[in-house]
Amino acid sequence: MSSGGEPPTSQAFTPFWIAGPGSPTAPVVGNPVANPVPTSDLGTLGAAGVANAVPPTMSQDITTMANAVPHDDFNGLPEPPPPPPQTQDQQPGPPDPPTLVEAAPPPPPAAQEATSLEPPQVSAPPSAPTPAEVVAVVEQPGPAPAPTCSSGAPAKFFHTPSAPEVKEGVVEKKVKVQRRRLSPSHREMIIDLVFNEKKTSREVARYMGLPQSTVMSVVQVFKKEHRIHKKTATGRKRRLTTAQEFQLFEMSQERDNISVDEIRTRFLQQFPEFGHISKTTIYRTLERGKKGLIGMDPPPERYLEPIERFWGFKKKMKPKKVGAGEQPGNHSLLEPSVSIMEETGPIETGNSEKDISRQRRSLSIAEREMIISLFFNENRTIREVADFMHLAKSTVSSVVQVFKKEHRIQRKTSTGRKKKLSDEHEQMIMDILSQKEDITIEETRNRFLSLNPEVPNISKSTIYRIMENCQSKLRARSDMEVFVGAFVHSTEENPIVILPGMVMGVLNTKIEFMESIEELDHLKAEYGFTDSNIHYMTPGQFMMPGLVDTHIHASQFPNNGVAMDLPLLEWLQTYTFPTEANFSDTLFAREVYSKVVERLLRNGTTTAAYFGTIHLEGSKILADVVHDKGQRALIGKVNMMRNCPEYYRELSVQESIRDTEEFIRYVKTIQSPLVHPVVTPRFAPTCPEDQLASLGQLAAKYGCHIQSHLGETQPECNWVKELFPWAKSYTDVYDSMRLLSEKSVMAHCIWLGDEEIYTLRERGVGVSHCPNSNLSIRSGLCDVRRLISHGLKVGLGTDCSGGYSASMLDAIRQSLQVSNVLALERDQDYQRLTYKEAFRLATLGGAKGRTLGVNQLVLNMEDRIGNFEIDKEFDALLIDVTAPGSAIDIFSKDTIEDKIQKFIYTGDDRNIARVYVAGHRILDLHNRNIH
Ligand SMILES: O=c1[nH]c(=O)c2nc[nH]c2[nH]1
Repeated sequence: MSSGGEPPTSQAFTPFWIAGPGSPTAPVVGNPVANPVPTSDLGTLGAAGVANAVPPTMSQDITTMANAVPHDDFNGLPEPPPPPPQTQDQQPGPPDPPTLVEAAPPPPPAAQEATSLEPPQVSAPPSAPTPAEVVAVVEQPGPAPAPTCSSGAPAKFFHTPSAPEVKEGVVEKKVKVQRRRLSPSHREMIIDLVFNEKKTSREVARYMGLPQSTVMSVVQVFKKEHRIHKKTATGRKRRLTTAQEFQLFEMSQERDNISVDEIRTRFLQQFPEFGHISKTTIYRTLERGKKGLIGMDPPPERYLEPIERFWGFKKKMKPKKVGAGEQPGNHSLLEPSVSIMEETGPIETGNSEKDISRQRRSLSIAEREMIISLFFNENRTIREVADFMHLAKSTVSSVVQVFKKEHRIQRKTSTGRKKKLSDEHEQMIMDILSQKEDITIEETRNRFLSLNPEVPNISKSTIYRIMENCQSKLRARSDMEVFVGAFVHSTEENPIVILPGMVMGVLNTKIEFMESIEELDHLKAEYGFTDSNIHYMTPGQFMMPGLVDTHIHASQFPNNGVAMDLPLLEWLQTYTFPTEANFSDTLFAREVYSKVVERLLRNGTTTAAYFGTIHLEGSKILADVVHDKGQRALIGKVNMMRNCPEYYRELSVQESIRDTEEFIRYVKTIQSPLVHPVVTPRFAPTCPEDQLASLGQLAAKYGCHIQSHLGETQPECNWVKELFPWAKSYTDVYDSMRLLSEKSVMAHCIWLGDEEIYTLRERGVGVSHCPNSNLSIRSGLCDVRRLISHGLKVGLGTDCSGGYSASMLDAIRQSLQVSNVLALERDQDYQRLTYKEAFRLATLGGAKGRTLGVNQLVLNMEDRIGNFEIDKEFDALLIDVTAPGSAIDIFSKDTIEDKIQKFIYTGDDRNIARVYVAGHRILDLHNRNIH
């Protein structure tokens, strides 16, 4: 890449609209700018391309462009009509939306091969819409990749592709019956095989001759119960008893305007022994109360972590020894009602067995869990529990007995058995467990036994029990990171909220609490952290959410800062496609992708939506690099097969879909909660209908995000009209191909009509505003105010290398400058963007639309990231405006808001002291290391 000197001017090569047909020259790996590709293939832009592609000269300045932006506004106008339904019977209309297994007729030559130097053929006459060839997206035989659940845990634990999730209803009932009829040894065996031997439920089912649904049901019940007695399930040190939680909730219900402080005071009066309770705990409890969750422990993700780790090391199935007389698949069956009554302790006279059993069965799960929790965890008597819950003692007793029975199955040491281990031994096991992150139970046992030859044996259940007991302490004390100082973030209501003098706790990946500094002692007492866990920010430091780049071409990074002299369509053919073609070289791909990801992280981009190239292997490398470096990202393998050079295009729809599906599966096998595939048709001009439709299907099949370009330049929009004459608009092309959903991100969206904006809003599509690129290659001035006020989700993108900076701070600034220019052109009422709004666009994203109800992040991740709400993932930047050698000058009179504003306008990576993604510190300025 030419790094110095002027970028070549348009005289340095023959622009495609002058060039005649000729044979394309394969690109040389190296400098595409220095070796602009001969433009024979560029002729494929065709008549429309040529007619419309005359590059705007510099005289087509910002003013004219600004004027060209449609002024129409919904404000004051009636609501635009809803977009007509996506019908196939519309004339003219798009090709039939394909079905997953449909083998459609082959595409017309025009759609299939629009690659010659002839002007592009329109895909179908309006009267006869062309049935697109659709590549059937057929279920692949063989093992499907393990899908992950939101916590990152393998979802196969809950459901496997071959065995649909057990649904409530008839099937569920049957499964329950079957589960109840299993003998304890059966259940124990299932639990052992699944949790200790790491078998899949399918393997266990086959081995034991049981339906898979039964096995899954037993496992789920085990997990549920697991949750019951693990008060420490979220790794949080939870000190409230269920009864206390109820008390808190009831207090909050007494009056409408009761304050949290008052609740706290009254609570502490009632439970003086409690000592401290933080506001976060009270809020959290009230939330649980509102959701009816009191009595149910929180999800067991964190508790289950050590168990789930086992999934990573699948061993070969080895038949388990069965006891004498026991045959796998031929176990004695137990009648549940009989066993329950046999085991039931003192039962009130007057209650028939049937009544008790009926009463027990009619209890909700929450009630049963509450009984268990009160009895086992809080050591209440049966009578106390019965009184407290207004139930018959016999009912409580029955529930306890059933629990004990099942309990015994899984944890032999738990109920009143003589404790075999000394406290020193327990401590030793805790130490072993805490020494290694991914230690297995088996390994722990072996280490323990080798250190203590005098102990004959120790069961895995005992180790589980010790592990669960010590887990919260271990986590709270060693893992919690606490920050004290100023925080700034955005909310739906306020583009910037500044919170000085706060304390924030981060546990594992998430924000655990955020409270005023006065609460520090309470919080220390509650969570058990010490000063060594605390980072005290200096007056020059503050914490902000990580930046979200909603549109960046990782593969164009070598061109960053060069080749800005041509408008989009010519720029693509002359500089961009040749550069991207180089990514067939995997070494080159790794070199570039490592650099770009590091550059982004240093600049505070914690989440990015990347375009790779058409190359499968190269795109996999991008996913690997992002994963290794710990960034949160969407990764797209680019799809394009026409109107691009022969040396850089996919050869057929089949190939395109096959490779993309393989790519999606690959990214999913990484099993990272941070890295996800995104289906990436480059843009309509390079993708025929059949390809677009198949990609829409693929995205639906895998629930993927989708990203593309839309309405970036006027010549491009005119060209799309010619290529898709049946479509009502550019947006309609994507909409007809099922490419618009709340998981879609469309970059640019400068030249859109009101109807198109309306469609995007209806579909919940996010817009990536890329101001640097829009100015640098002179595509137009995007009126973000118009998009936001019409309810679109908008975020910012660097769009490297159409934009010359990979920094989101630059994107913020350029968005403000574009808005200023628009304001100069518009009437006085025009509301330009404020720096606060631009900050929000770069972190949380903006959407004013009440249709969406909430402020939604463009990448559809608003429930996880974007600001510092409790329980969101901790993606954050520690900013230091006084960092040595930085470009910011701070004066004694500067307020915290001044410091924030100065950082936004004049800061850079030197001020980004630390970068956190999902709670992990992945960059630390002190050693300039990406971790
Ligand atoms: O800014 C852009 N960069 C690209 O690579 C691209 N491809 C299609 N449209 C595009 N716009």
